[in-house]
Amino acid sequence: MIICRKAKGAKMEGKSDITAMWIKKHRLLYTGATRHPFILNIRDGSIDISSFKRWLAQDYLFVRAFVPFIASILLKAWKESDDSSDIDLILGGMAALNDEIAWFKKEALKWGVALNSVVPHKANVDYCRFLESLMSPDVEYTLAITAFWAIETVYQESFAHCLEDGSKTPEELKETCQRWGNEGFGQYCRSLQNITNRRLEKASDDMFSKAEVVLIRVLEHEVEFWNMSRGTI
Ligand SMILES: Cc1ncc(CN)c(N)n1
Repeated sequence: MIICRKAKGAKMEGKSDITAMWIKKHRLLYTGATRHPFILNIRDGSIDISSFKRWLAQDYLFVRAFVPFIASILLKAWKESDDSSDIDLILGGMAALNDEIAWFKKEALKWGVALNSVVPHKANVDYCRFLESLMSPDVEYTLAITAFWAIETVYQESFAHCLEDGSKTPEELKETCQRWGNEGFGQYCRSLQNITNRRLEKASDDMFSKAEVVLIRVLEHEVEFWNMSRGTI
């Protein structure tokens, strides 16, 4: 079900929080992506380490594909954004990936995962293809930034859940959870959300509908990525 234009003017949280409204509307799928059994198993300490290693190897490949995706958003922001501070935020996100890739290599050594021989799983290939489709110069900044915000937010909400009071996350996995679950990353996601909301406020009906579909696709891909990590597909 695609949101109708009328809902865009409907009562919203804060000033004009379209993204929050979409999260509510797609609550089931959103919860599926941010409270997936893979994450719940980290949180309750029952995670199978082979699942964690599978996730680590596959996510390393995903993050490598994420670099050109963010580069393409930087280019779109430069051409299309009405606010030059967008570039600063996106550039910061891209720079952080350098550290993130180094972290994956260090973590892989720790867990005995050979990153140079990882074969991408179908769920990963499909997700990276989706990213690639958004890299096309024909795809508008509004759509790409919607995807970017949603992708980062799923990880933030998922891993932050593993650090909340009452969680039994194993000590050796806490660093992983901190990487995306920390407050600084949360603030970064909120800044991405603000840009997305600002763009959606000004979007045409057509763009608005397309952006909602992008959000749904991201959530579906994230669920598939967790399923793959658990070894259930
Ligand atoms: C699959 C996936 N989604 C999101 C992220 C966070 N950048 C990630 N590393 N991997």
